[in-house]
Amino acid sequence: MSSNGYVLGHSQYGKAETHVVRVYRDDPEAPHDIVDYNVSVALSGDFADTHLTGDNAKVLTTDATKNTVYGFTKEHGEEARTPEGLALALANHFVDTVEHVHSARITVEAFGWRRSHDHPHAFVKAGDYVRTVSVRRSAEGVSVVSGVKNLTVLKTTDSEFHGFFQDRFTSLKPTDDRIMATAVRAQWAHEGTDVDWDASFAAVLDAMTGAFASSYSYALQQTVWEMGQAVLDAAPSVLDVRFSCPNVHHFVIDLSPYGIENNREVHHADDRPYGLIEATVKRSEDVDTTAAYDPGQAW
Ligand SMILES: O=c1[nH]c(=O)c2[nH]c(=O)[nH]c2[nH]1
Repeated sequence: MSSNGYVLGHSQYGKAETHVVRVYRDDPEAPHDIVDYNVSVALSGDFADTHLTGDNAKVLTTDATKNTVYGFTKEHGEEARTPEGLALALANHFVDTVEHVHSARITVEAFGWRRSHDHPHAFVKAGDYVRTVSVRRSAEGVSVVSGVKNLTVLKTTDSEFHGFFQDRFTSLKPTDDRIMATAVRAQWAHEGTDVDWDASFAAVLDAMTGAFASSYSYALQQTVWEMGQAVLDAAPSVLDVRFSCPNVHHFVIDLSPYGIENNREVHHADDRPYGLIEATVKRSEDVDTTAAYDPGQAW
């Protein structure tokens, strides 16, 4: 495994971002359904040879992993109605049927489509968030992490920010009334797989957005904590929830040079830089879901 004393560390490979759309049209009388997934496969295992010598004898091609995604989306149609179901089927397949694969990570972005005008086969893309899933299967078992990204929420009041630490670079003015907005990226790890994935996702989303709306905020950090607690209250299978929330700053524009009063009505929505508030809320101190979350290769 080593040459010149160098050592091959963790490696993984597979086809990233296979974009698959499945139509459910089995019953000619019934309205069609669709799912729309961007599926990434990452396999780890006995693959040192291909890195060290170029011997590909054990390499299941990334092309085959892509074809498996398409094939499974058809053959495992009922499981594929949820992104968790498809990801579990794929992860189990790669580990159970390819002996060189010791662990598989399947990540899915699920794009929503809403039925258009109650039409049986016309849809409008739902752009308000992307649902995400990361499933890891290894010899130790299987873990499922559900998530959401780009869930953009905003409230026009009930948000203050003051009393913060001062140093010589602190120039921010305290405020007792501001817009608070964020594009929530959250991931939550489940205990087990006996979960109604759609119902659980809906409960988590409702809890998060409800807590954002109803909690009075003295910092986005506090609101994240409120949202996390609401998620754990609403979804019994969730062990912990990890947030990464950009603080989308809204600055009140000074209109006085034009002789116009601005009573915190007109703002500049700044896209960058942004504060980034990240926190994990755990069901208890001894919850450790480290292996469930995708560390990626870039960290
Ligand atoms: O909710 C906030 N938290 C901060 O840590 C922070 N820092 C900042 O400049 N504005 C804000 N707002």
